[in-house]
Amino acid sequence: MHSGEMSVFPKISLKPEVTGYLRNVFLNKEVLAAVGPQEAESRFQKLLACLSHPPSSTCVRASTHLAPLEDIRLSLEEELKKQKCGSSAEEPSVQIAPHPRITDVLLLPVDGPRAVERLSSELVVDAQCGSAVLRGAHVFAPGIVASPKYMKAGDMVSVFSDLEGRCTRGATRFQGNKVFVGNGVAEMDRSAIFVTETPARGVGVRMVDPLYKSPSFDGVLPSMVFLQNLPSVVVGHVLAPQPGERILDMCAAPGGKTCHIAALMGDKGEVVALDRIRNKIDRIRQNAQTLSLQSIKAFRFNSTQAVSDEPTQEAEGPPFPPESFDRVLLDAPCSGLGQRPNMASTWSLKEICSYPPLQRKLFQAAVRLLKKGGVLVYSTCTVTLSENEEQVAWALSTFPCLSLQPQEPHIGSEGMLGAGLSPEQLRLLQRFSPELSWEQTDTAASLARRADTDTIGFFIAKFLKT
Ligand SMILES: C[S@@+](CC[C@H](N)C(=O)[O-])C[C@H]1O[C@@H](n2cnc3c(N)ncnc32)[C@H](O)[C@@H]1O
Repeated sequence: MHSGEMSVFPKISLKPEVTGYLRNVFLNKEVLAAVGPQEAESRFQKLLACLSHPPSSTCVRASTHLAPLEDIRLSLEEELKKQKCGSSAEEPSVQIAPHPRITDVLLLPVDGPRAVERLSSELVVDAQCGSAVLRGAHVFAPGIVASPKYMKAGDMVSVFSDLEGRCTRGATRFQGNKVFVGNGVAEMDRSAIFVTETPARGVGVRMVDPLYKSPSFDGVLPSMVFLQNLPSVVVGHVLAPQPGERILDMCAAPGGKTCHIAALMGDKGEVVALDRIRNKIDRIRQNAQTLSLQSIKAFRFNSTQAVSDEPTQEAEGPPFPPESFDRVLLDAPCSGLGQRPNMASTWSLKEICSYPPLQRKLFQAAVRLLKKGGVLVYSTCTVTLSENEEQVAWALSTFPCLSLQPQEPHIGSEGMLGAGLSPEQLRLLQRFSPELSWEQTDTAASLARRADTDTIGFFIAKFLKT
């Protein structure tokens, strides 16, 4: 990718109070003392720029509990070739590379931004759908908010993402803040999308000329590959569950990490998955079934209350007595500010600041549920200090039984300055910081190198309870 092309989209749009807050985080005293005001400001601006763009590679986790990685890689290549047969242009086949260090990861380059011409017919999708399209998805009908008045199946349309959620559902045009994400062919008439009693389902527009091209994984080898951001796969390896152990995943839905944990254990042992939201529990069960994993037990439960000193009647479900688990994963609910691409967030500062207290309640339960000698992994997909390094500092001072542990693999950067942690402690943390490599003109960098650095923003800490 060329540096000139890096910023096709404007920087992420946030409420001014949120931008101000984040700026104070990235230009905090410790950072300023270490790198100076110019570098700190530059990192912050790069963060805002890279968040609105998709990462330059796609990561899939392969079901190496079912087949060898190379077999899965070859099958995937075959499947993606078939996808190509439908498209007109003679293109080279997709390059799929195993990750050099992570034994169950396959990487695919994203081709973009590409030069795509806009058409006069405009279709508008909501921001969530727009982000999915930028990561290789087709447009699903529920994401469509506006379409040309006389749109028929088979028509070519230009697809735009409605950044601020301002477009009225069922509109025929939209003049507000939108960005172009590529061209596609409508699979449905307009009436099938908006004039129906039951909401339309399935693919509404098949993307044929997306701004960022990456294979669509919808329905592709569902038992063999699972789309997952690289840092999320790293979490499973850092937790390092062993066959036969009893593991707790406290905030588990939709179960990406739960399934990875069970797979790493060769499906031997028990993985208890909790989530507060009932219909999300079905997603965990579906994913476990698709990936042929039997060792996962999913329950709807508020994990802040998952520990109980009273002996319970129910043998296997929550709440659990203290010291019930060999390892605990707390993939905490968070402000999600590391997600990419994210062009606009309407969140208030109050919403963002509501997470640390909840994370601490969950953390307290996690520590109690963990056996002595057990491992606790805490992770978030956000970039604030208050949800990451400051939580680690709080945990270390609140629970003398906890000590920070080295992580394997460690491919992100170290923890960020600003929470009073020592250099040794920061080195034990893993922060994926896409802003640190953003706009490098290094077009020749290998796929793996780009995949390791051009990620979503993410944070991982590993503790041992003694
Ligand atoms: C970051 S997501 C988890 C993603 C998941 N670990 C994965 O890899 O697929 C956080 C989850 O925490 C759940 N959650 C929030 N508060 C909770 C609570 N008090 N108890 C249990 N789950 C909670 C949310 O419903 C959400 O599904």
